[in-house]
Amino acid sequence: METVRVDTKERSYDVVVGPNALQKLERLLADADRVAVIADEKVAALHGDRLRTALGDAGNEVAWLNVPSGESCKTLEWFGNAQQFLLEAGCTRQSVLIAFGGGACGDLAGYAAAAYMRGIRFIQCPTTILAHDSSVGGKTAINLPGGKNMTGAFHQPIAVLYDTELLRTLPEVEIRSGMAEAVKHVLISSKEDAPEILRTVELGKMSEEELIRHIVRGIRVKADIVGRDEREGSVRKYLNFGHTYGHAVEAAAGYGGLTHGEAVMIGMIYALILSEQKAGAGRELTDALQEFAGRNGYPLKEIADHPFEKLLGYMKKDKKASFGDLHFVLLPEAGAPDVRRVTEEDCREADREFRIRAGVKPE
Ligand SMILES: NC(=O)c1ccc[n+]([C@@H]2O[C@H](COP(=O)([O-])OP(=O)(O)OC[C@H]3O[C@@H](n4cnc5c(N)ncnc54)[C@H](O)[C@@H]3O)[C@@H](O)[C@H]2O)c1
Ligand SMILES: O=C(O)C(=O)C[C@@H](O)[C@H](O)[C@H](O)COP(=O)(O)O
Ligand SMILES: [Zn+2]
Repeated sequence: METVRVDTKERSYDVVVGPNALQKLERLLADADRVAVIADEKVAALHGDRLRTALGDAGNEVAWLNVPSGESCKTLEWFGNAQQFLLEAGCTRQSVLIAFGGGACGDLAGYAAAAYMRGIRFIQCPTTILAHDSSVGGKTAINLPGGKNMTGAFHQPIAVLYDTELLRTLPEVEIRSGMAEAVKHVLISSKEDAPEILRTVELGKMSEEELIRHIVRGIRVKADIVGRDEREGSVRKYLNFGHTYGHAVEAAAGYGGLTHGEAVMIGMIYALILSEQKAGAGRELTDALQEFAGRNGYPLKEIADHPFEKLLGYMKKDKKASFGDLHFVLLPEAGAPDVRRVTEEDCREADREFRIRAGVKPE
């Protein structure tokens, strides 16, 4: 079992990673007057019994809400349902809410906890690889039709219990999705390791130990950055590498049409092309990432379905934009991210080049 400490102004907490991490749950609930669970319905069907066992005494009286699987729960409607659920369950400020699922369920439940009675405690029990990113750091949100994560709050969990045995039921597409964020954590933090991971990782052949190493490493990178900048005033923006174009593609594909990680992979390659054009980056890293993506089945050609003007509309709503200007996290070199202002023309040029390199007819 590995434990990573996250220290923020709002609170400090442990991220416990390993088989049976859920065993730590019961002790954390000792002073809760009510325990509520918001679970992804698919995860509840697969692993609900395991969570109920881990709840121990609290399990007898727990209030439980299943929400639609994946991205379709990150809506105003389900946010409203979650608030109503907490109220009807009799939750108070002494209660604890447990999020049980991937990043979508965790984002919804976290936001529900942030808003209910202006903030109650919550515990993240992530069940996907990608959630090594989403469960740590306190960003919570739902989507609006016009943009990803447009309504939300910073609200830190009191603990993250990452039971790695639950990952065994993940389908291949979710392994691919989650590993995109793990690759992001390496690209933004290490010049030495970036080429190595891109050259060697074969998603279909990863052992459980290797997977857990990537997860823990990503959590350490994230915990360090969030500890220095909880509210994204400075270095936390680096965690958004690949997300300006990535979120635009994700929204354009209809939430859930592409996984978050697939969209982020597209966004990272795009951001590297922009880094070549605007920040003096060499082409080697872009080529290595594109080769990694191709070898591991990331759907880069998906871009053909989404015209640049539509993507630009979404990108203008990116949370890093200010005074009408777009800001991108660029990588002049691996391990050295930098936030730069870019023009629409820069974005158009990079989009054109991305389509050419992805083997799609440029617009
Ligand atoms: N808050 C943050 O800092 C942050 C960071 C990264 C991503 N996110 C958000 O996270 C979301 C993506 O999260 P995700 O990739 O975990 O996807 P997800 O929560 O949508 O889950 C993906 C699919 O996997 C299924 N699933 C979950 N756990 C499973 C398991 N153990 N076995 C089998 N199936 C399982 C779900 O039912 C769903 O169908 C996006 O909404 C993204 O915006 C948030
Ligand atoms: O933790 C962060 O900060 C991130 O940006 C992590 C991202 O991987 C994540 O997708 C996040 O939800 C994006 O946030 P947003 O502010 O761009 O909506
Ligand atoms: Zn992300």
